[in-house]
Amino acid sequence: MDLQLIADEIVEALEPRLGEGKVADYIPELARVDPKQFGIAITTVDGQTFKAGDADTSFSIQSISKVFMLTLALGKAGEAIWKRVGREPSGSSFNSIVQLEHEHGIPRNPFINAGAIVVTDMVLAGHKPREAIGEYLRFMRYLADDESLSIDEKVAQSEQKTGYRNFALANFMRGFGNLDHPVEHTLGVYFHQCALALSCVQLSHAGLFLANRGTNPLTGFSVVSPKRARRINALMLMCGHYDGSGDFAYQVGLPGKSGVGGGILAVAPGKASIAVWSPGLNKVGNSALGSAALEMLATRTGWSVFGA
Ligand SMILES: NC(=O)CC[C@H](N)C(=O)O
Repeated sequence: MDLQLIADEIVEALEPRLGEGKVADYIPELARVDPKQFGIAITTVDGQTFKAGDADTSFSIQSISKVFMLTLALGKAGEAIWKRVGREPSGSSFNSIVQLEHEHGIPRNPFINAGAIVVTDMVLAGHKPREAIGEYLRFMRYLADDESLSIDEKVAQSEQKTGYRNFALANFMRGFGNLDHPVEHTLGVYFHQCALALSCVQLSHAGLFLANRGTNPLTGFSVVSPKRARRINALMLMCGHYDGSGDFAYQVGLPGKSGVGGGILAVAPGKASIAVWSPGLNKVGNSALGSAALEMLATRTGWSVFGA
């Protein structure tokens, strides 16, 4: 299978559609990004990277960071984290507050904002916010095997100033006793984790351990056990695209996690880690062209967790 040809053909097919969707404008810094960009990087478990389009351009990973913070929290607190956050799809938008009241401040899953904020609160335990951000950045550099990764402070500040809904979610959960730290501290870390800037190539490297039974084949580092990698993939499949998760499973058939920066990380277990990026979002906040690209990739490669 010629993955370079497939990547090139996807870029070519999407060229006329560049600019489709709507850039996330509730975070002012993200509203400034040129929507007419698309990149794809496929890194296989044997260590080869195939890329096309704007695959080396950095973008804000936003909610894709929730996968990596979950990995850190599981390493720190193990299965005890499930006392504070569920593992069920939400069927609601990523920043919804409605279920939280019925479910007494326990978010449905770690990939909606409320759940991710709780996960960040767990990673913060025993640290100052600055230290937790440092731990996250070190972890990401280790995963991607790239010391140049950095957090875009402007994006973090932009969200800090305008993240009213996240403040509402965090305060609500603190009211239910499901947040251990001051809201400003937990959200300070959360906004910084979201503001990490990565290219498709770097993101496909960082996610590769999930495609390779928990070990990054580029470095040989064992990140998590095979069982944990499988479980993180299960959560990505069920919850990684919010209320678009069912549709993503139907169209693409791979575990994936999206972010409002327009990136998507998809995992083809035993085969590859795939990162796509295009800033325009569909109605549920997932990259419009990114989703289309992964659908084409799944069709062309036959990669699907549901059978070829
Ligand atoms: N879906 C997303 O990427 C949301 C992340 C964003 N930082 C927010 O909290 O609103």
